[in-house]
Amino acid sequence: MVERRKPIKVTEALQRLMEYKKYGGIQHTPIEDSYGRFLGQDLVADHDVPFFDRSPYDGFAIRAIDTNGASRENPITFEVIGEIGAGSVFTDNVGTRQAVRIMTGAQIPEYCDAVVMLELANEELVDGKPMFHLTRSVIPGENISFQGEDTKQGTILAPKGTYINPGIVALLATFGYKQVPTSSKPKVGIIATGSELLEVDEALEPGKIRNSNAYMVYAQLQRAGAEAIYLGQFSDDFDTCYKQVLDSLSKVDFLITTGGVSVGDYDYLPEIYQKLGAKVLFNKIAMRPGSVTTVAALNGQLLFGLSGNPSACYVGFELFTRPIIRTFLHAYHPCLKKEVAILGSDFSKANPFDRFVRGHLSYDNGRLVAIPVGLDKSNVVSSLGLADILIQLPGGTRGYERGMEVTVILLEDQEGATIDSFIKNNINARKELRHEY
Ligand SMILES: Nc1nc2c(c(=O)[nH]1)N[C@H]1C(S)=C(S)[C@@H](COP(=O)(O)OP(=O)(O)OC[C@H]3O[C@@H](n4cnc5c(N)ncnc54)[C@H](O)[C@@H]3O)O[C@H]1N2
Ligand code: MOO
Ligand SMILES: [Mg+2]
Repeated sequence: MVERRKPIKVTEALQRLMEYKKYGGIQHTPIEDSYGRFLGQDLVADHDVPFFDRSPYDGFAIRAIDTNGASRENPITFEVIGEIGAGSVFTDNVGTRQAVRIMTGAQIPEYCDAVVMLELANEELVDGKPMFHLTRSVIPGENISFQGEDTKQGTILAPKGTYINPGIVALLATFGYKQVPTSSKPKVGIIATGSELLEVDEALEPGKIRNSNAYMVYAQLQRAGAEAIYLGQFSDDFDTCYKQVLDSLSKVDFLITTGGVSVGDYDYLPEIYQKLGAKVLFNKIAMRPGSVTTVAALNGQLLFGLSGNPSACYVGFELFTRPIIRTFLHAYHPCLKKEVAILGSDFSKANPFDRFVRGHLSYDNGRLVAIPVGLDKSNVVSSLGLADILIQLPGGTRGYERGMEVTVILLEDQEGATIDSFIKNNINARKELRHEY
């Protein structure tokens, strides 16, 4: 007798899963390798930026008071007593109507309080001495980048768990982090099951297909921020698969298997969980694709049983594995971000389950437009390369029409969403908001 599974809602599955979340440790990473990782501690400014008053222009540092009354009719002449480029410091006194030639980024001399741009100074050599005439007055503080105007000492610039983008790398360098405290990446093992699987470099044979899931999941793990460990592909043989799963558990923080998770004769994952004594958190979700996505826990360690069907495998990963990985990395927003978009073409397939349709997001006059891409079947692979969103279509409707508002899940976004906002931010299908499009 085939097992009858009772589907649970996506949100329910996510909540059950998140009870098993765990946080990883912290390690030091050379700054050159920090891009794409996550901050392991708050990034706090330990000094003002800039650290000293500096010139934002190439020009002359002067005392503003000396320019009082300057005009076209009454130009005021300054004597240039020195010059500094960025990195140099001028420490001598600067007296009445004296100026220091100063380049962008150089520290303002102690006795000066304004900078005149080179373009406004009429330069002249008088008896071999550099001078310039000024035909307008300046106020104290004019053209000065003040100490701390960029950021003040003590400011939290990015909290622990922040995704390190190139801008964060600039901040890390500014504050002297040659080695960056980063969240340790979870080690996530991948096992592909299926007697039909060929390795990528093998020639096609009748009845066989190349194993695309393992490499797809490998890349999804990298995108999520994990360390992917490919543990191999194995035939649908219970003893082999059981042994591989058992042996792998000690090597990884989380284990992903693909395939063998449904109700077929050679779908051995359910039996493997049973023999291991793992608790199955769910094995049927009211969603398409990915309804067979299964998660089991053994001694607090999570085993993700993703579908063998490529699109189902992909969606199961992004909805369930990703938040667990990002949480391990201390990300405050572990889920993918959702947005509201206008459906760009009809999607008429009715379904009792929520659908996560692969789509592409574009912009039309300031509005987000979501267009389904490729064939919408869970066994297809071709649409995945085109997808940068999943269009979330709640189940229980007769289908969707172009112009309706839909929720989209952004696959390439790094900001993410909290579990709560991911769960709440669902458009009610029955509102059937229609837009001219
Ligand atoms: N009687 C039923 N049959 C099926 C059900 C069901 O509820 N009752 N569910 C269907 C759904 S939905 C899905 S999704 C699949 C899930 O299948 P499994 O997770 O058990 O995966 P397999 O049977 O091993 O393979 C399914 C499919 O995917 C291909 N595959 C497997 N591994 C890979 C890989 N590494 N790379 C590329 N493609 C892979 C495999 O050849 C099969 O075509 O079950 C339905 N059946
Ligand atoms: O789990 Mo299957 O992917 O619903 O299509
Ligand atoms: Mg199967």
